Amino acid sequence: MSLLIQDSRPQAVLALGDGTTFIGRSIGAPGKVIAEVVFNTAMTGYQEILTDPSYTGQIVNLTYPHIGNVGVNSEDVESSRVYASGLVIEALSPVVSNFRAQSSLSDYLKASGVVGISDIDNRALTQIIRDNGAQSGCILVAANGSLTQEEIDEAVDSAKSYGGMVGQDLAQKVTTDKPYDWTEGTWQFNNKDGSTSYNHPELPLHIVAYDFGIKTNILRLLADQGMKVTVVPAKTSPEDALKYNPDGIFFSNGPGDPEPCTYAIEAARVFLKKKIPFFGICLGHQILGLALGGKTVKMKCGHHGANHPVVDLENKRVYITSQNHGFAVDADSLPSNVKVTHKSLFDGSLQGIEVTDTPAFSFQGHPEASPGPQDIRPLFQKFGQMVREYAANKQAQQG
Ligand SMILES: NC(=O)CC[C@H](N)C(=O)O
Repeated sequence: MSLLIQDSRPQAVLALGDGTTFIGRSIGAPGKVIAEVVFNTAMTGYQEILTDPSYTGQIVNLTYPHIGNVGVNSEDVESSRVYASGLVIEALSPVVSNFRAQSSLSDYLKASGVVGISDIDNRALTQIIRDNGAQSGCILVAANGSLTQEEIDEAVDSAKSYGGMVGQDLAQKVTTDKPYDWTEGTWQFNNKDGSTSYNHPELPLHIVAYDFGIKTNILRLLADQGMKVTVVPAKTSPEDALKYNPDGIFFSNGPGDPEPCTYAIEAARVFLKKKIPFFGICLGHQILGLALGGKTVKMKCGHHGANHPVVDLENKRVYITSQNHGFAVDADSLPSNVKVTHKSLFDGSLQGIEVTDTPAFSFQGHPEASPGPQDIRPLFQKFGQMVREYAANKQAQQG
């Protein structure tokens, strides 16, 4: 598809809690949104970013300066809808030109009811966030095409009224209503005919995945390991989860502060006691840290991007990883049965842990890499191996 976008877009303002305002043009739905403003340094993958449920309650400022050139399609999504509260970019591509494109980014935002702003100095915005930390913000689209002073003042007041991300349990807002099974693996693109083929692997294993805002590519990579995945709501009791007789437990990524998710922290403690294989990603990693007795902290400047170096402390290998988090587990707060396996080479923060007396581990970044480099995908194989061993032992004991 190739189309030229007409530029008759209404004005919009992005206001920050410190009173800074950026005037630009609307690229999405009309209206106004108030949320936390973060920046993401990924060069590609805006559709995966927008549909990542972990961005609930956040306005994403993409630092890559030119966005929208490949449009959007129905396959490059990480969930069923756009979850980011708003989008900030510098330049919207006037052309959508990609053989997979089905629509433009702008139409997609409008259809999703999500506001966005372009034509602002997003480097200046990024520097404010870098120097002062994640900001409270408001995007407001001019009701009649041009902004009035009242509208600009309203945006500033709204940004100032935002209460911050700390203490917000957003996982229970985005989780599934009821359990469902996932069986489909990853997909390949066939260059010859432009079609897509999905893996349908054999699924001899069965795990339960807690959905705190799970990304679809996580489910696909778990299925690739031979696991049927029963996805359950965030507040499922461990007793109910264990009724599925699972060979492993997975705790997903998700939005908000991990600390108020006490139901999940308590559930993780039960699974640790049962010594059932456990893998957590991002929010799931933070919940594991809390369940082990550790503490989580709000980072000044979170990690959001697809180019973050992380070192494996055992073999000293450096992986380029995909990241999306604003909280982190404090390494010093962890007990002696926890081994720190990975650290960020940007700021030294904790990236991975392993429990030494039960088969449990977790990673702060995104090994499912959607978008992002696939360096650290082997963590799924590691979980697959743990689950296979557990299932084999279980069978041997039963047989
Ligand atoms: N991607 C995630 O799971 C994010 C975890 C958590 N909401 C954070 O911001 O740190």
